[in-house]
Amino acid sequence: MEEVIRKEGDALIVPDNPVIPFIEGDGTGPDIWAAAVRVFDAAVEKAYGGRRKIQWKEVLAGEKSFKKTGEWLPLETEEQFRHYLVGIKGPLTTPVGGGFRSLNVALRQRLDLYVCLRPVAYVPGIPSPVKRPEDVDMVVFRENTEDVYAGLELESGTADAAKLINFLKETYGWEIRPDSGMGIKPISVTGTERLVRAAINYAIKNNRKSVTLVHKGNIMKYTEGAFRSWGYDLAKREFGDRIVTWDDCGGDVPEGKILVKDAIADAFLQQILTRAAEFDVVATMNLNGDYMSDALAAQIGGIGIAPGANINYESGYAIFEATHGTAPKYAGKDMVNPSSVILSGRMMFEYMGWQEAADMVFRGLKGAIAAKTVTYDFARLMNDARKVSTSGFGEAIISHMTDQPADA
Ligand SMILES: NC(=O)C1=CN([C@@H]2O[C@H](COP(=O)(O)OP(=O)(O)OC[C@H]3O[C@@H](n4cnc5c(N)ncnc54)[C@H](OP(=O)(O)O)[C@@H]3O)[C@@H](O)[C@H]2O)C=CC1
Ligand SMILES: O=C(O)CCC(=O)C(=O)O
Ligand SMILES: [Mg+2]
Repeated sequence: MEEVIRKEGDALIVPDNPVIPFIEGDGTGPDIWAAAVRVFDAAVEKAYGGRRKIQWKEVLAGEKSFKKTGEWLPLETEEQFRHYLVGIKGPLTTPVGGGFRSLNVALRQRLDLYVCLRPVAYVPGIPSPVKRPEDVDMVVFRENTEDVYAGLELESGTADAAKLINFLKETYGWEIRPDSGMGIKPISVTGTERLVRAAINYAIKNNRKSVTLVHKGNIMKYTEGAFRSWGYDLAKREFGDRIVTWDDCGGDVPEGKILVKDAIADAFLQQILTRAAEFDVVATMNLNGDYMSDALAAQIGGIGIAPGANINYESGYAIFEATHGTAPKYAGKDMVNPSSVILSGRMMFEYMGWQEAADMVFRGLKGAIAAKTVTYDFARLMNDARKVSTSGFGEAIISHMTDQPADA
C-alpha cells in the first residue's frame, strides 16, 4: 500500500515506507543522484535495520522530461510533490538571456516554498581558501518567491518595454533609456514577514545566537530598506520577549536572548570573510541569498558540499536540493562531488524526524573526508588525497557509516 507523508496541525506524520518523489536533474544530476540514492538507502537500512525504507518515485522535469513528454515541467510533477509533501531534486538547466524561465524557481513559486534554507558549516578535513573555515557556521534563510526572481521582465526593443517606459515617464517623470530591458523587483510585507518569522523561529529552536537581516536598503529604500524595517518590526512585535536589537543592548546580549541585527549586503560580503564567527542565522531576499550562499559555500570548500531545502512551514511542502547547478562540463563523467545532494538528503531526513538516518549520512561523509577519500574538487586542493569518482565517493561514505555518534 502506498504510504504518504502528511501534515496534521504542526506535526509531520511520516510512515515507515514513505513514497518520496525525486527529480534526477540535468547535466551532472544523474551521476549525483545514482550515488546519493545508494547513500540514502544504506543510511536508512543501517539506522533502522529494515524497519524503514523509502519508496523512491521518479518525477519528470528538465531535459529528460522534455524528451519524454514535450514539457519542461509537467503539471503532474508539481502535483506529485504536493501529494507526497516531501521530495528531493537534482539541478535543472536554465538558459541564459532567453528561452524558458527557471524550472527551479517555478517549482518554488508554484508550491509557495517561501524559505530557501541553506546551512553552511565546515566539515573538518575539507580544503578551504580561508584561514579559519571553522568560523563559518551560518544558516541562510533566503526568500524564495519574490524579488527580481519573480520573472517580471520585458525585453529591450519590444513594444511592451516601450509601453512601460512611456508609462513610467508620463506617470512619474522617470527618464529611462528607450533601449532598456525592464525588470520588476517586488518585495512585500507578506513575503518579508513570513521569511523573517521562519528565521527567528529557527534561531530559537536551534539555540542560535543572532539573526542578521542582510539588505542593500541604503540604495533600494522601498524594497531592501523596507525588508529591513519590516523585519525589525516583526521581530519586536512577535518575538519581543526572545530577542534584542543592537539599539537595545549595544551588542551586549543578555543571556538567553537572540540578537536581531542587520548588515548592508556589500559590507556583509567582506565581513563573512574577515569576521565569519559574528554571523549565525541570516535572513535575506532572493538575489542576495543566491549570491551569498555560493560565496559562503566557497569558504567551506565549495558548492559541491553546500546543501539546501525549499520549504513552506505552514503547508509542510518541502523540496530538498543542492546549492549548485548542473555543472554541464562534467555531465556523464562520474566525477563531481555528490555531497551537496547527499547533505540535502540529510536535511530531508531531519525534516522527516529520521534523525538516526540523518546522523548516519553525516557520519559516513565525515569519515570519508577524514580518510582523505574525496572527489576532484577537494583532491585538487589537497596534497595527499585519494581522488575518487562520484560513485566512488558514495561508496566511501557508505563504508564509513558506523554506529558511532555523529560528533564522535
Ligand atoms: N537549483 C538548481 O537547479 C540550479 C541550477 N543552476 C543551473 O545550472 C546551470 C549551470 O550553472 P553554473 O553557473 O555553471 O553553475 P554550477 O553550479 O552548475 O557550476 C559552477 C561550477 O561549480 C562547481 N561545481 C558545481 N557543482 C559541483 C559539484 N557537484 N561538485 C564539484 N564542483 C561543482 C564546478 O566548478 P569547477 O569548474 O571549478 O570544478 C562548476 O564548474 C545553469 O543552467 C544554471 O541556471 C544553477 C544553480 C542552481
Ligand atoms: O534556477 C536556476 O537555474 C538557478 C537558481 C540558483 O542559482 C539558486 O537557486 O541558487
Ligand atoms: Mg545559485
